[in-house]
Amino acid sequence: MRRYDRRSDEDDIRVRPGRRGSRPRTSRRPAYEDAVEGFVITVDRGRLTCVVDGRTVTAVKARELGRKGVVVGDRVALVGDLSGDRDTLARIVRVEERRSVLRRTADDTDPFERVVVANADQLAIVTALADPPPRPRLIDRCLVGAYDAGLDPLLILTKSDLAAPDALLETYAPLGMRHVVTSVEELAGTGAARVRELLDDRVTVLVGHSGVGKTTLVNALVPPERRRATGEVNVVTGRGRHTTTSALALPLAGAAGWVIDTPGVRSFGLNHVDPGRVILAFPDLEPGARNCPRACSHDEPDCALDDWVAQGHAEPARLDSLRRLLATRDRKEGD
Ligand SMILES: Nc1nc2c(ncn2[C@@H]2O[C@H](COP(=O)(O)OP(=O)(O)OP(=O)(O)O)[C@@H](O)[C@H]2O)c(=O)[nH]1
Ligand SMILES: [Zn+2]
Repeated sequence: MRRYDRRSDEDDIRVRPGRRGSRPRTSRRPAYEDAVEGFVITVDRGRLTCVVDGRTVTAVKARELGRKGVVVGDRVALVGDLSGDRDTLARIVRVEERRSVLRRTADDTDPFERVVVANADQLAIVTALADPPPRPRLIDRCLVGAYDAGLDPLLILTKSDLAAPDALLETYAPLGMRHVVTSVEELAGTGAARVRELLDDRVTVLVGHSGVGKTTLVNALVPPERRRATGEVNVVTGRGRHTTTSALALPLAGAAGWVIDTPGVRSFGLNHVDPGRVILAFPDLEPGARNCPRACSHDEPDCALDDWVAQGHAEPARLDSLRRLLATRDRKEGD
């Protein structure tokens, strides 16, 4: 049985176990004993912005890292000019082992997985209660992505001045995830503290469709100098300002922790997701799957979960939710 651990780096998955361990690790690599720890907050065309001792340092990957990707959220070791002064460049010589990896495929037919963010603890799905209306299928896809990556999901419902959250909360109640309901007005008052409490001391990735109020939310959470204008439109493309695909990590004001905005991630291709891993987020159902046929999709006549629920081991609504989530893999985003 697989353990519900956070998957480590993609390289580890491709390399057969044992090979890596038997390689003398330090034979060719310099030790870089003077390397300093940093945290990658954004990546732009090969330039990585890192926070090092509170300073913002621009860095490039050292050649010996080869093709290994470095992504937002990575903890890295840097050498070289760490002053953070203009026109200086540091070098990233090591990427520390990742606690978690959030990945996606661009769409369900895309064979390439991309690592979006490393070391996140939580995935916050930001959804407006109206304008634009909630898209439960998209929420489901994000949830599957979170469960697959071993991240705790959090539902942030915005624009509560426009519609009530009850129906949506009822749909997601069987999943028992944390949620918060807020609006721009509440965020200016006590709402920000309520949200921050759920983010404190953690690295939280925010995903949400355009217009849901993500910028408004982020601005209420980060220090004033990190705020951005809402509803900005990119004058060059006319397609809104979100034309880059890199995520951006921002510190929380008045709390420990980071929020990572993912402008390029509006959907989750789920090609890479394994139902056997998603069910690990359902500890009440998971033991029942031991009697399933091999590689059970958990949505087929011989699936043992129906009996498991009939025997009273888990609530039927939990199985319904699991099946709905797994089915989103086969549907197009947004339908
Ligand atoms: N009624 C209402 N409108 C809101 C609320 N929060 C944000 N808005 C409005 O919704 C629009 C989108 O808000 P943004 O914060 O820019 O949303 P976003 O998700 O960052 O959108 P993109 O910039 O397109 O990605 C703006 O016109 C905001 O003024 C809210 O709580 N209530
Ligand atoms: Zn099954």
